[in-house]
Amino acid sequence: MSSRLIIALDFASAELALNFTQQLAPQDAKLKVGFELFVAAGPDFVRKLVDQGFEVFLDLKFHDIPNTVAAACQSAAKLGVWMLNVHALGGDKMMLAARESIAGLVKPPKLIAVTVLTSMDQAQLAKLNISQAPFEQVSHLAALTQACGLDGVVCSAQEAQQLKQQCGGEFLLVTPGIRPLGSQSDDQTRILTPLAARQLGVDYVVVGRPITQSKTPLAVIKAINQDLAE
Ligand SMILES: O=C(O)c1cc(=O)[nH]c(=O)n1[C@@H]1O[C@H](COP(=O)(O)O)[C@@H](O)[C@H]1O
Repeated sequence: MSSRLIIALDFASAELALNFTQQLAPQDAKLKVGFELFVAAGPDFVRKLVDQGFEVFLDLKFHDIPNTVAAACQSAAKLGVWMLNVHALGGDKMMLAARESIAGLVKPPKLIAVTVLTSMDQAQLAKLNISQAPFEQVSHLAALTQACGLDGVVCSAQEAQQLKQQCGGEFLLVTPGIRPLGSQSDDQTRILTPLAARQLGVDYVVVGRPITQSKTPLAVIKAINQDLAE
C-alpha cells in the first residue's frame, strides 16, 4: 500500500534536496515541494522527482484572481504532479476556475485547498478580524471547497474527526502540523502526533523538519509509516 506520509522537502537548493531524496524510494513517502525549494530549484527539479517515480505534491498555495490561478494550475499539472493546492480564501470563483482548468486532463492532479494554516491559532485569527475559533473557520472553508468540487483540504489533524463527519470519507484531509512525540513544535500551533492523526481519519500527514533535520531520517520515516499503517 502506498504511504500516507508526505515529506516536506523544505531545502534551500536542488543539491540539498537530492542528497536527501536519494536515500528514499517512492513507496517510502510522497514528496512535497513548496516555495523554498521551488523558487531555488524550479520546475525541472519537480520533473526529475516525477521521472524518478515519486508522487509529488506541489505546494504553491495559489491565491490570485481566477484567471491567473487557473493558468497556474494548468502549468503545474503539466509537470505531472500528483497533488496541487490553492488557498480557499481565494474564494469560490477562484476554486471553480482552478478545478475547471485541469478537469479535462487524462490524469488530473488532486486539487486541494488550504483552510487555516496550522501555524495559526485563535489569537492570530482575531488579528485578521476573524472572530471564530479555528475549527469553525476551517469547517466553513472546507464546505466551500467541497461545494467547488475540489478533492479535499489542508487542515490540522485536530479538526479531522469533525471534518470527516461533515464532508464524508472521500474528501481528502491533508494535515501538516504533525509532530512525533518528543519533537519540537517549531512554528506550528495546531499539532498532533502521526498516530493520533491517523486514528482521527486523516488521509495524508505532511512532515518536514522532524524528518529532514533528524540525524536518522530513515528511522523517523519508518516509525511514522508504522504509526500510519495502524
Ligand atoms: O500547505 C501546506 O503544506 C501547509 C499548510 C499548513 O497549514 N501548514 C503547513 O505547515 N504547511 C506546510 O507543511 C510543511 C510543514 O513542515 P514542518 O513544520 O517542518 O513539519 C511546511 O512545508 C509548510 O509549508
